[in-house]
Amino acid sequence: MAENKYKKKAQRKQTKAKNILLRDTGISCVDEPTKYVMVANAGLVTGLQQEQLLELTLPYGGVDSIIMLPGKSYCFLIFKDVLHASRAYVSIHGKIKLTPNDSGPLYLAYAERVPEFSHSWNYYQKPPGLILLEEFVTEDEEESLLNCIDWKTTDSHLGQTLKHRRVKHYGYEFRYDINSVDKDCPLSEIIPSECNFLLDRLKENNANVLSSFPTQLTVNHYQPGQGIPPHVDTHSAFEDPILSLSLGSSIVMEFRHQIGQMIPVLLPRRSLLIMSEEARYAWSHGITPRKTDVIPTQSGDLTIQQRGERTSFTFRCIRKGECTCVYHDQCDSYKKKNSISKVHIIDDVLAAQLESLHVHEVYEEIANHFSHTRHKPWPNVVSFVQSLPFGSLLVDVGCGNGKYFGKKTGIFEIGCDHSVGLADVCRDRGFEVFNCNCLSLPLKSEIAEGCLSIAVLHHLATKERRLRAVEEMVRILLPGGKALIYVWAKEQERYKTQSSYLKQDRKNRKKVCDSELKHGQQHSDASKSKDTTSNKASSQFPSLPIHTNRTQFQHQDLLVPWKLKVAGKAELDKTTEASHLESSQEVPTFYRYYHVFQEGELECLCSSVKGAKPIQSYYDQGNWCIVLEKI
Ligand SMILES: O=C(O)CCC(=O)C(=O)O
Ligand SMILES: [Fe+2]
Repeated sequence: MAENKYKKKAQRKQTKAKNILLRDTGISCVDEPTKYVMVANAGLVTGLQQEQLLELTLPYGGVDSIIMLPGKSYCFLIFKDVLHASRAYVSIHGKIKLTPNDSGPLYLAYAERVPEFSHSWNYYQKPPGLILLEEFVTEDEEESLLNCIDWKTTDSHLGQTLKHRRVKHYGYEFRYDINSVDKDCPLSEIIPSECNFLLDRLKENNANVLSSFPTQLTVNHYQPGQGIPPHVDTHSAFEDPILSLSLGSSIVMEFRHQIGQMIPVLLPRRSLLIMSEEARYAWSHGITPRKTDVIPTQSGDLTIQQRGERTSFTFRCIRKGECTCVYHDQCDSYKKKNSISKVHIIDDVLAAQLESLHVHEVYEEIANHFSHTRHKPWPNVVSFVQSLPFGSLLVDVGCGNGKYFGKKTGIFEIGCDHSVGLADVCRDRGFEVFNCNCLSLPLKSEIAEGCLSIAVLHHLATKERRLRAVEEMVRILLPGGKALIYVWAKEQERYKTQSSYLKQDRKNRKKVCDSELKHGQQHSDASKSKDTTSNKASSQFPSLPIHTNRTQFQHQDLLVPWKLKVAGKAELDKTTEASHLESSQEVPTFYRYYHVFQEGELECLCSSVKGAKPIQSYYDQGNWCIVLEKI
């Protein structure tokens, strides 16, 4: 009986994951074994480290590669053949936990293929423009370079023991608080003379990539377990190329392209990495903080290598003037030049893309965490529900985790939401829900006495689409039926009182300030949330401003960060694309699109809806609200 229950649960979880995979990538899962195995509940978003998975699967043999996708809760194992794949599947699926104290066992499924852009663990492939010169320095030179760094002296701005590593700058300081260098303020310490061999050595290696000696050197010292967040070195600060010498120990550096490709590159001890052109401008590079790396063996299998202490010397030439590269998505010079004249004219197709990427996908990723933060129903919404006559049908359009269900007995309630994850939460709580887009409700006309639209319209990217969503609700209402609509207000301060959204900020800021003072850090809270992100999503809509949470809105159309908290994870995998700012690396951040409404805008929108009249409008909980009655 109990075993049956577990089997059913495994099947349910597997089906859910298969649907998500199909929706995300167009890849179907199949019943017949294949050599591609999806691991449903283990991915970068759940804090998975690939070594954990490799360690678990090594006993079954034949693992060719592991594919981790940024921002996903699943990953793939590619086996040498179907036999090895099925051996691992049969032993692991629904039975084995990743680590003994993990909440549940792993759920696996055979996939027809893996996503095309993922060539993980192909050490022979490199981003275009990346050159690796092995044995670039001798062991004696390595020793003399390591000894020439005096960690005690520094005349730079910040304490140099960053959270993830120790850093020292020569020539100019790279300031992590502004993500740039102060070109007018050279440091007194110039690049040590021990580095003078660099230009000649490059020539000897037929790599004449520098026309003059670098003007800036950053020395990074990493203990095993430390890393550097994925980043593109600021275009306006440094010329092309950027050189990095690995000393003391080898390491795997991960290169990411905005469309999702990740290429791990093994940097052997005493090698020189040259990042030029596309690799310098368009690919981010980073080192995941962990104590081991997964590397290929001579025979082509994968193995785990312990990390040692590594010191890198990154040589760069300070740029004079602005960057003129063609990699605009990552170029701060280009963005600066174009931001003033950017007007948001957005058509329906673009709006749909924006909503898909910055609303639908995000809610899917954050569904569980989001649901945990949404318990308290707003009293005025509950009153509306309770005012419905006995026997009414209530449709909650965008019902989220269903927090307005069950507030009144004797009415029928159905809900819909775009998010599969949130609808699942509702179903687990016993509510009747289905998935759909609020622009086209799969319901007959004139069936409902009541309709809710709480925090939905502000996720639609044009006025026409917001109007269409209201018209859909009006369509399903019976004559005399009422719809209650809440949208986020641009004005978070009314009648001299602040919304709880802003009030919370004061508490948070106080906490942040206190803890920062304690740790002697200089990053401000606002700087943590600044628009320095190079994540896949925001770069597709580079002109949308990123809102700083719990501050007044500066714009009407914006991206609002959601910092994902993964329950029970002490150490999250830091490979999620993020900014170069050390302090913003704690958790994966997702960006939700919002159109925040100005006073009067909701009334104006609803006044153009045929067949309904506004009967009440008010401000509540930082939202503009309206009650419409179907005529
Ligand atoms: O440690 C390395 O090799 C890279 C350092 C780096 O990317 C940086 O300081 O910007
Ligand atoms: Fe860098």
